[in-house]
Amino acid sequence: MEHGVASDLAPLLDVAVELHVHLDGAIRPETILYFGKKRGIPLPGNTVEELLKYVSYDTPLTLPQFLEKFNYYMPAIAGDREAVRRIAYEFVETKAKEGIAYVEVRYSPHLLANAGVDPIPWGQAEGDLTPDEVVQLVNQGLQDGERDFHIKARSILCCMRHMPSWSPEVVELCKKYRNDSVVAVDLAGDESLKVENYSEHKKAYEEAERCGIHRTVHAGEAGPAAMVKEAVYVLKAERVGHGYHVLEDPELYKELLKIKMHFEVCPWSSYLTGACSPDFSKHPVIQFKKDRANYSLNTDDPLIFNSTIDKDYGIVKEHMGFTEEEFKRVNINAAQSSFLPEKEKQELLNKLYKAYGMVPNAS
Ligand SMILES: O=c1[nH]cnc2c1ncn2[C@H]1C[C@H](O)[C@@H](CO)O1
Repeated sequence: MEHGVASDLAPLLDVAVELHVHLDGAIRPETILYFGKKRGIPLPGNTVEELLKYVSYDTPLTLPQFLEKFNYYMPAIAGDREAVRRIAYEFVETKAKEGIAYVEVRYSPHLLANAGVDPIPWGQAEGDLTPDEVVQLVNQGLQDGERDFHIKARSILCCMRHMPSWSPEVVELCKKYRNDSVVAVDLAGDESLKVENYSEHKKAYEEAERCGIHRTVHAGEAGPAAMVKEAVYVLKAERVGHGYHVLEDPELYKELLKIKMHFEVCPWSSYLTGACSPDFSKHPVIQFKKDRANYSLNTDDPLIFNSTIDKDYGIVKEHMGFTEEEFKRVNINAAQSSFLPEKEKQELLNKLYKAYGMVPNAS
């Protein structure tokens, strides 16, 4: 199937909101090559083209196969202070160029550290960069980016499905840095994994709720509707990452429509991770649109999917009949479901209403 990008989306994307994108899935290939060379860390290629041959792809894999891609390049970035700060800074620049006015970017502090983390990820030797300092460096990079590129960027800290022992610290970091760029906790990774100590994720999410830390959870991406149910009713997620398979449980879907649960939809990602049928005419977001559900459109891992936000907008426009009116509604819903404090959320909404030529509350 042809998956082209519409070329006439630029004005629509002048002021957009993105809520689901992984920092470690959005690194510039040039930056990976720079730090690989500087640190003497072997990579599968010496040029952008060579590296991307391994790291990015354009025909569907499974979710676990897709997650393997991080192994190729994370050793070049993890454990290096300059690299961690720079990827956050460059991320903001990239999003500003794409016309994003507000972005929530997520990552696992543990997967960028090389100290105070067990096991030390990516086969790194032990160093002295802890998850706590990773968060400080990302915050600094994001804030420098906000200042230089004039958009707003906040972060979400990820717990990882296969590492329940990291989750309590992730929530502690959310608490510590809640007034300093961090707005929420997430649970990412392979949903199909049976985690032995799932109760640690649950306890961590209970603590997040108790402390008023916002919560999103990857669920119903590759996994079944039951994962979405668990995310919402056990982990008390306020948004669902992906959530496509919720449609397999019509009762649950109806309930979630009623409470206006937000789904962070990533169209091109859903094709490449095998989360949804490769036939775009059967994509769950078509149903979401029909039902005027609360959802956003996002890139997820643009390095690996070799994409920008207009790839995702282009797909839904060309293959799913999205109109300008729906794009506006989607972005207003995204702003409304963002994890910004109320006053800043209103400011963002006003910016969108103005850019879209709309009267407030007319969505
Ligand atoms: O689409 C995804 N589903 C589940 N986990 C994901 C996805 N994209 C990235 N991740 C994982 C791999 C990253 O290292 C981690 C934190 O960003 O989150």
